[in-house]
Amino acid sequence: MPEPALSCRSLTCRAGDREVVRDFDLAVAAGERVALTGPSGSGKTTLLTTLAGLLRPAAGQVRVDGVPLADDPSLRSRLALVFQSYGLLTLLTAAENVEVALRAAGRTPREAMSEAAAALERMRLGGHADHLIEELSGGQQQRVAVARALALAPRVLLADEPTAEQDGVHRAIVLDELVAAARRGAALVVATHDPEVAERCDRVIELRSAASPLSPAEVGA
Ligand SMILES: Nc1ncnc2c1ncn2[C@@H]1O[C@H](COP(=O)(O)OP(=O)(O)OP(=O)(O)O)[C@@H](O)[C@H]1O
Repeated sequence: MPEPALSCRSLTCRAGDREVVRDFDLAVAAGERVALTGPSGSGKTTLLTTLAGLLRPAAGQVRVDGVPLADDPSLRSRLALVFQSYGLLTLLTAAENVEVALRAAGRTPREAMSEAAAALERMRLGGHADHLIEELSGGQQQRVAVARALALAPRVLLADEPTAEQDGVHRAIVLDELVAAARRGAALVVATHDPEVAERCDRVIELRSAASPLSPAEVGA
């Protein structure tokens, strides 16, 4: 059996001084799609940020292809996260935001330019590639964030409410592209309040409110 692309065992996550996720176990195979649901404040963002290696777990560990992330920080290059608040460089253009990520991942300037253009085109942002982020709508900015993550062709794709700002047409485009990334072999974990997103996943894991017991429930899809 191959190691799961992403896994964690007995993961406990703290936000500030509060424990918001406790003893969380997860194994996501390459190509698998997992939705994280649960009420606002139940810890989805905290969990995704921890799985991405950007927040240190209070206990337990995250593994990528079976290797603890804490033992080998270079494994982070196999992960990409679509941040809930996008995390874009607002004084750069849409294209430059994607190119910066691709250059950091080792692409040549020419590769970065062409891959960024293709990723933005897939997000229907071809006509906005040269616009500054601050000139784009919230929904367009969110699609730049999705394009940036997809352009990296990560082994593990984490997305935090990636359709929250999208209208019907663009929600379908974002969702289709996330599913396509999983078909190409990415392990996908997507936090969402959108039932349509959850329906397109293989499994749904519901986080409980932090006010009630903290362990997750698997509800199937
Ligand atoms: N930096 C922080 N310091 C203190 N508490 C925090 C911090 N970040 C988040 N929290 C708290 O941790 C809990 C979980 O927040 P989190 O953003 O992970 O939830 P969520 O499920 O993603 O919510 P939403 O669906 O609204 O995005 C909330 O009660 C929140 O107020």
